Amino acid sequence: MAEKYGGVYKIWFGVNPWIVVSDPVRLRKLAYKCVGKPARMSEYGHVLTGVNYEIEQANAFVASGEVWRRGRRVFEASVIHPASLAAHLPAINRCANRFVARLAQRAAAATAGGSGRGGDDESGFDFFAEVGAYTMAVVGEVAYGVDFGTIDDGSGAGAQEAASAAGAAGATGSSGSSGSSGSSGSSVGRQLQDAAMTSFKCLQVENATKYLPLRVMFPAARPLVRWLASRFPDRAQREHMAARTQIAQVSRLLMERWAASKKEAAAAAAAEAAGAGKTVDGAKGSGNKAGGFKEVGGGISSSSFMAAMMEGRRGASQEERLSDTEVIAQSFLFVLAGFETTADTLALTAFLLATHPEAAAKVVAEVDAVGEQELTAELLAEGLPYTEAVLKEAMRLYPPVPYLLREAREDLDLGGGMVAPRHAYLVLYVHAMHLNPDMWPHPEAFLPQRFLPEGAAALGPADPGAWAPFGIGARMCVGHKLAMMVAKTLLVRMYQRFNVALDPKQPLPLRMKAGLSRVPLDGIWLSLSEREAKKQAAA
Ligand code: HEM
Repeated sequence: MAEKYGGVYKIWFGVNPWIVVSDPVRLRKLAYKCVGKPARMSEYGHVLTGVNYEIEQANAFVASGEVWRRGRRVFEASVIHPASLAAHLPAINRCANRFVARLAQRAAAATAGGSGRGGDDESGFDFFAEVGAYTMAVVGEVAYGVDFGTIDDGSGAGAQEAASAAGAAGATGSSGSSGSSGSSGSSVGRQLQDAAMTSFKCLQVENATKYLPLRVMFPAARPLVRWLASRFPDRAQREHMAARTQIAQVSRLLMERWAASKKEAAAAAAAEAAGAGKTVDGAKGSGNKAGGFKEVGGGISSSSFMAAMMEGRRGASQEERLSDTEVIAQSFLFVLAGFETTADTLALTAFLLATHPEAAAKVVAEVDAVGEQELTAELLAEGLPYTEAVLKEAMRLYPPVPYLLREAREDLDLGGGMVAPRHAYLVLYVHAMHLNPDMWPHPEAFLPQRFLPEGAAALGPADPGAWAPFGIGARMCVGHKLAMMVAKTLLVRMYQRFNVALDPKQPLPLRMKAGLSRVPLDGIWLSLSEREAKKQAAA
């Protein structure tokens, strides 16, 4: 497109003109200048009404002004600050270990010659469909502090979150798409996971309500279309609204439980303090649970994003205090923003490694050097330079979010006599920048060494800002550090344990599909075998 139409061009989406900018210099200038997202951006993906619409408008991805600032701040506190990031590591490691155990079942089934689940040829499987179970489990647990039960590793661990929460609204139907493995039964996490998957499904254009195109094509008729959708919902609309209502109800339930448990904990602490006063010297505090920490919230782990938001509301000033709507909105945004993007990155990284054995061998050598030691935040951030370079190169070639959206809040000079008028919608085409030959030598080639000191001079970008899979400027992805941590944790444990090969079932060349993120249309087909088994056979 950029080659054909130049660095700036206009496309029409219904009656709305969108200005596409793929020229790297202009793109970055605009991304730093514009903080606002198109006012009705979320309406390009769905038609929510009532409370669900209000919740959607409050999420930090689409909100502007104070609501965005408040939302952004709580995300930053939970997933940018090093101490909070490190607090999420136990959950990430737990999910990675369970997922690797599940992969081991795949490998065993393949070795046994297809006697595993499903009955047919088990040697290859769609890793993209499968790895969603891992990323959904991680974002679910980190965001809500409950087990989403997506990873069935045969140990039953996914079923922990007991049916005590069955009082929450009735379950919605599972979409059966990636992220769901049909593991545990009724649970808070399971309900959230089912509803999230249904919501994801309904956000795909092919599954969306028939009111969506009407809304996009005729913006002036939006109130009418919303009214029609609420009065005469079609199947997709009903399904999506039910899923979002489920998410809101379960979130409220968790928030209420958190508040009730806090009260209980405070009462217990007061009683204990009164009792302790009567005891002899130094016995005070002996009943203090786990070094001052008492699990509260009826299942929300205290390190979770939701618990952090609830805690932050106590004592916050009126302007800073998140409303219930905002807590619900940001928690679900966490899942929405982190699940598919990270799964996509992992799947395409595995594809590139399977098709570039020399790079795969370097990753294997690096992760083997890590051994069984605990994956600390420090090790993940600093100790895996080659694996990090591979991830960065994968995201350059296949950015899960290929473009950034902004709204011109004033007339913007685009240079060359072009002006984007106030309120114009801008599409900042990052993927084109990633493949621009003026920015990247051999832009189509997979060359992780671009991102290493030894390769940077010859293969690195002409400008370091030319790599932007996580966006640019004030609205840059707030989950980028977490996403890298989640991806690296799995790559370490997976490549330590398995030989990973591309399965012959993989259709080539790779075809990509635009959805919430840009994903492989036919999946990523891999086959796995245990490295240890191979070593033993050779011995
Ligand atoms: C590989 C994984 C991921 C990719 C490629 C990705 C990419 C992006 C991109 C391109 C944006 C828009 C940036 C812009 O407009 O300049 C964004 C925004 C955002 N992402 Fe991510 N993301 C990933 C994972 C995550 C995770 C795990 C979270 C969880 C916290 C997250 C939370 C967010 C939020 C809250 C925003 C909105 C930020 C704002 O508007 O202020 N993302 N992400």
